[in-house]
Amino acid sequence: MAESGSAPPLVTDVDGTLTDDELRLDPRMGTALREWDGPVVLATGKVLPFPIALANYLGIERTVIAENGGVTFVDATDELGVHGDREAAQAVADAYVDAGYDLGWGPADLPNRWRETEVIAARDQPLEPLRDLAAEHGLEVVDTQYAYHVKSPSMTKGKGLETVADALGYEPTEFVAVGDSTNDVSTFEAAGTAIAVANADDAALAAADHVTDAEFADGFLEALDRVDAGEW
Ligand SMILES: O=C(O)COP(=O)(O)O
Ligand SMILES: [Mg+2]
Repeated sequence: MAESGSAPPLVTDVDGTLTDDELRLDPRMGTALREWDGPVVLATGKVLPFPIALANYLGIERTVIAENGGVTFVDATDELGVHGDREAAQAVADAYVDAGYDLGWGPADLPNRWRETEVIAARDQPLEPLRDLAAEHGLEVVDTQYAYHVKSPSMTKGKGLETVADALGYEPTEFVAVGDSTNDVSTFEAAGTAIAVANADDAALAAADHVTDAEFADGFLEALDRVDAGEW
């Protein structure tokens, strides 16, 4: 790893980047992220409790972008940002259910239980009616490869990076970003160096400066090594 203080700040996606294809966290991630000699930001579509818990258990600072930029938290400054509300997305979800569809998560609906600025539907549910209803409410549906996110286009991980970078005393362009999907494109655009893991979707591949040879967590570790070596 890099010499003391010599690594650039890192912003990384979680699902599909630090995990395998079944969303199991790669056991090497704790060591890799703890040893990264610069700030680490977890940026995910998941609700805030997920990256906060992940950072706790990995033993890294809890500096996170959740809900695709809807919610941010910076450990060093204790700054919590909630950059929108759930009202419009909930109206879309209610209309979707009224039309006879289902969000697809079962009665407990855990994926939405703590969600503050979006609502998500399972990817085995019909997409077109969800997109139509979202458009009627001025919202978009983002397919992360893991869920359909009904959200305001104004909340993105890239916007979240601006908030978090500012609190940490960095420019977004000083960051190296790693990710795998459409919801990482805004981070890739905001960061100075954008790296897609090999399993990334077409949008992420097109927006990346570099693409790893390896997929999933192997690709993430490859990205760290190549940045550390000064190759990227
Ligand atoms: O929550 C999702 O749908 C995807 O999560 P991710 O942004 O960590 O890949
Ligand atoms: Mg992802």
